[in-house]
Amino acid sequence: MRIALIQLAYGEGAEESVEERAARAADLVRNVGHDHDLVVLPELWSAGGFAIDDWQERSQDLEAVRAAEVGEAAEDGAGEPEWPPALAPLAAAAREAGVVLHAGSVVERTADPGEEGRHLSNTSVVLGPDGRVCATYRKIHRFGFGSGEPRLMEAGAELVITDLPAPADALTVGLSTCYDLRFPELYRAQLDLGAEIFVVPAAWPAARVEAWRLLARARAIEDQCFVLACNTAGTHAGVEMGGHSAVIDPWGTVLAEAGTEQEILSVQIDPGAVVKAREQFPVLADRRL
Ligand SMILES: O=C(O)CCC(=O)C(=O)O
Repeated sequence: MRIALIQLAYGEGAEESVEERAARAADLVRNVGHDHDLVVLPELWSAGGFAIDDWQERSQDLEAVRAAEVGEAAEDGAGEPEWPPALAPLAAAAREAGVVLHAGSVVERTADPGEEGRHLSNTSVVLGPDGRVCATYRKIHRFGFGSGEPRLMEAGAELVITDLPAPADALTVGLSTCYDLRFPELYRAQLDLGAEIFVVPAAWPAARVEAWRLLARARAIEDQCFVLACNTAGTHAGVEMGGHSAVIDPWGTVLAEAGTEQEILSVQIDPGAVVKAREQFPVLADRRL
């Protein structure tokens, strides 16, 4: 299974509209997609991970594409859903390249408020090679200690473990986002539901990049899963991003790691490595619950 992580760099919102940035990301997906099975983008690349003041304006309405995900649009005979601007070029690029695309996360805007009265969420979106949404995940652990995400966004409430479509169907995927990485119980819960590979888009700052690198390896080792950790590059809203995206195998071996600038990692992984690692070193069988 061949995987590409796109460690996208960006600056301030005013420098690049959502449409311009989405077109730039889609070009990268198109360039690498044709000879990969799964391509991954980082967290909140269209809105800016720390650009809190831009979130509302750069938020995306996913209602139509979510309806298509569960087949309602097809049943209605409505045809192609109306894509939000951050995702429209990416859906086209996934389709052209015939690749499964984890499109990172967007600031999702909902018409109805959630339980805490907010209309925004940090939502990851996965697109199939037909360009349709095949999975979504709302970030469960919000980062900001009372400001930022906890102030403006609803917390996700659902674990998402999913079998992606071909050509990325070799491993069961667990979805999570950035700050989630600090909460090992989330990954244990995903493991217990069958996860074999964790995909973690992020906008993790340079100031704590060693924690990012260490925790990504820790999650791989303790759950004997692959980890695809796709961070952001650049400086936005005054916060320098840490880069160091990585592909890590179930032994904790780093198969590839990016530097701090925009970069694309391209890695061939052996899906059989998960079962082999769990058989050769059956540590999970020794858990005491
Ligand atoms: O946990 C951290 O240090 C960074 C988390 C973060 O930036 C995020 O979740 O957006």
